[in-house]
Amino acid sequence: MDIKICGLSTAEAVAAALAGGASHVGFIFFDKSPRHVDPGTAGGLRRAARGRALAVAVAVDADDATLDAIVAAMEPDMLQLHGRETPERVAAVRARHGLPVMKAFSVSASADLDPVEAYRGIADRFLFDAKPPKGSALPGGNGVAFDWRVLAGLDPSVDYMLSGGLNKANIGEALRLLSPPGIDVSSGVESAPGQKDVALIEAFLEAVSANAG
Ligand SMILES: O=C(O)c1ccccc1N[C@@H]1O[C@H](COP(=O)(O)O)[C@@H](O)[C@H]1O
Repeated sequence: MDIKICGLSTAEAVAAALAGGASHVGFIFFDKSPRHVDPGTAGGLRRAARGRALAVAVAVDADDATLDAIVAAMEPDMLQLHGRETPERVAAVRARHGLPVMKAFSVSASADLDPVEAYRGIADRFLFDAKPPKGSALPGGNGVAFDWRVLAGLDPSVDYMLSGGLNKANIGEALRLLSPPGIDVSSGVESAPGQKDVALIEAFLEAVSANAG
């Protein structure tokens, strides 16, 4: 199972994620996020991950110029599109950058999975996150979970990461219920919004190991 620690902005947090066995490290490019990093900073941080974990650039409805700057400075292994990108936009981004794309969806009911079909064969992977709470400025990274049972009937050939409000206390239940191909955490390993906590990263990764099948 893949494990992504997202919203990293310090070398210490990247090191803790890598030491604990994370397969993916994520960097947020969204001005309104407390986890926002500039492409140059992410480029420096992601160096430690080369050959150890995949570096993921997370963007929200970004235009070509913005993605060009991120890709040039950070050299990500994967792009995560966390906005309202259409299948056509996902295909265009994938072709322009020659990188795999993970498309995020906000989920609260099984009907929210209906649009996934239109992206199959276009997006390389899916990320299922909770819907943002009313008034939130962030499309993700809100630390809220959704009812995971919504994913229980998903076609097993859909490759995805489970995200939204995961933490060391609830990850065992999530893994038992779904056995997801991947998991993604951000707020659950922070002491305050945007402040990654090395001890919480370690505790989360230990909880994953203890509960992985
Ligand atoms: O984390 C953010 O600030 C963010 C901003 C814009 C788009 C996506 C964002 N985060 C993504 O949401 C998941 C879930 O976060 P959480 O664990 O519920 O806090 C996170 O891992 C990112 O992929």
